[in-house]
Amino acid sequence: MIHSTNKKGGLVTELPAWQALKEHVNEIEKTHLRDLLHDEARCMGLIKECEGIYGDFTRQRVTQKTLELLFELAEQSNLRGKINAMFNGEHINSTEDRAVLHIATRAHRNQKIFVDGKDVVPDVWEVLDKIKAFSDKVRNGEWLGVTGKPLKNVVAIGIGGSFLGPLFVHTALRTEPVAMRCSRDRSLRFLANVDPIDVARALDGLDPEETLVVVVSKTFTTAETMLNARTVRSWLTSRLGPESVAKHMVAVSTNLKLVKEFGIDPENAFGFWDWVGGRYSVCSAVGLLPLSLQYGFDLMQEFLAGANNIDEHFKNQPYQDNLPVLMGLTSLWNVSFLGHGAKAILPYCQALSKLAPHIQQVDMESNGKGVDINGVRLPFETGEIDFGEPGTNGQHSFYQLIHQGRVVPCEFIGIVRSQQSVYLKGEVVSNHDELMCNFFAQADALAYGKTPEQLRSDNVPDYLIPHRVFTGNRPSMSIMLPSCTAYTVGQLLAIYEHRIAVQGFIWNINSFDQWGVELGKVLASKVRTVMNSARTRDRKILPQDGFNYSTTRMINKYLEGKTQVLYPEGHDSFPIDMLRSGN
Ligand SMILES: O=P(O)(O)OC[C@H]1O[C@H](O)[C@H](O)[C@@H](O)[C@@H]1O
Repeated sequence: MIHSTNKKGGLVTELPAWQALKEHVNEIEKTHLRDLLHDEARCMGLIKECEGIYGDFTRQRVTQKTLELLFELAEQSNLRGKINAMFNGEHINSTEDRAVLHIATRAHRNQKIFVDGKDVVPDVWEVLDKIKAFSDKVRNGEWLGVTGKPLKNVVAIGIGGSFLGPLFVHTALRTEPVAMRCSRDRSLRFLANVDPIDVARALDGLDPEETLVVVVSKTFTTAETMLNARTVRSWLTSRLGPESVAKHMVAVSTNLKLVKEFGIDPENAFGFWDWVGGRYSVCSAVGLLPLSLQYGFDLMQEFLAGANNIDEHFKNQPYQDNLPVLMGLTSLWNVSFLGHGAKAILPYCQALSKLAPHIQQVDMESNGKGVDINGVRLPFETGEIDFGEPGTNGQHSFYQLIHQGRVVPCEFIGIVRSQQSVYLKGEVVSNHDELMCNFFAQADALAYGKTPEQLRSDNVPDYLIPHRVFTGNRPSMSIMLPSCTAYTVGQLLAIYEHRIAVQGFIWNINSFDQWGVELGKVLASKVRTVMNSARTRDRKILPQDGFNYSTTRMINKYLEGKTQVLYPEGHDSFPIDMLRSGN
């Protein structure tokens, strides 16, 4: 057995199982999902019920043989060894020389997880205990604002991994009955974009006297977050005085030195560690602090427990009963063998409307790489283009393309018991049943399609038949969760995190670095310098400023369009909406 494509230095494409899967494509090309779905024995083997979750892979273009070949590929790529290396705290993020241990952020208090010989679980729980104590104090009014008012609004400032995960979970819980009770009279808002419009929207209508600001940044250097933090600090201090920062601003970061320099008391800072990647950080203080302020720590512990449940499942279950492994392998099959580079994430649950944006970052930042872990340029494309909207909204938008245009493997996520129940007298089904009818129908519509013969027997006129044919045979998978609660949201999160790791492990890439985001940042910084000099000296950008003709001309067009008001006398300049808010 080949232990590691990494150790051997070879590419995954050179493995015998990869070659076998390539050949197997010809066999699969001869099948149609319409027929595969009639094979009940096959279907039984492709439905997995584990950890309370129903996972249906019957509409993937796979047979038992495909799965066996994929498991063989997993073996030959040393998938198990790589999973273990992650759980054992090895520095698998080699380009940053870091362990990858988001699983430790949701460990039970009595678990032991080691990084460089040190059990990190006590550190994790020290922060969690601090979050509990602080969020309890804010929620029960023991911690008050500088003018003595309770802090019932929270604005979480952060971007990327310091935003999308917490937003996903907050959106998922907003309408969940227990969470609603726990968050009565409280609000949680997010400020991510450096666009001043986002500032205005985040602060609109808020009373600074009742507002707590959480600055969330792993590095505490991210340009957007730091400018937003300075902007909101100025909003607070211009109304409540400089001493308000101590009561109204707290931070989540790995860089406690910079937190202090910013003016936030390190006592009010909640740490995490370099072995938690930004996009994998929602279970650390990044998500737990704002979410505990909104919903209470006890409920958020259930979220952690859900994620932990899937961590154990992922670590311990054999491949054939392992949801993240099966999802990762079938996705890899779709991308690398059937040639489908995109994936649609389609929750039939409005509460999960921010799942796709979150997974976009987790997946595309993790697996959108050009070289393998040894730096060898890959002869194939990794990663997937993720997009999605809740059903049924997506059906009235982009489903046309996925039914008759490009083949886009779909992931349908349904919920058995809705967070909200409505059943109108006289209606055929309840509102949630109506939603779920679409969930069941769409997967079969994609799989079966509609043939010219069927259309003819429906008396469709000849000239319309080509337009109304659905080729079908379009792969999808379906997940059903019993409900959408803090616990199951934690499970769902961990399933997606781990399936992404599975794909990266097999492609033999580093799914835990993100060098591709750097270049744009460097260039923006160069533009910033020139922009400042142009604005302060009231001049155009010149060719010697180092930009090409096209960029120089575009920047000058922009500069001409608006005279900048620089530092008005005595105070900062805020949009009208922000001046209106609060006072
Ligand atoms: O948490 P921060 O250090 O502010 O980083 C915020 C984000 O910055 C960059 O865009 C990274 O690519 C993301 O992975 C990260 O989540």
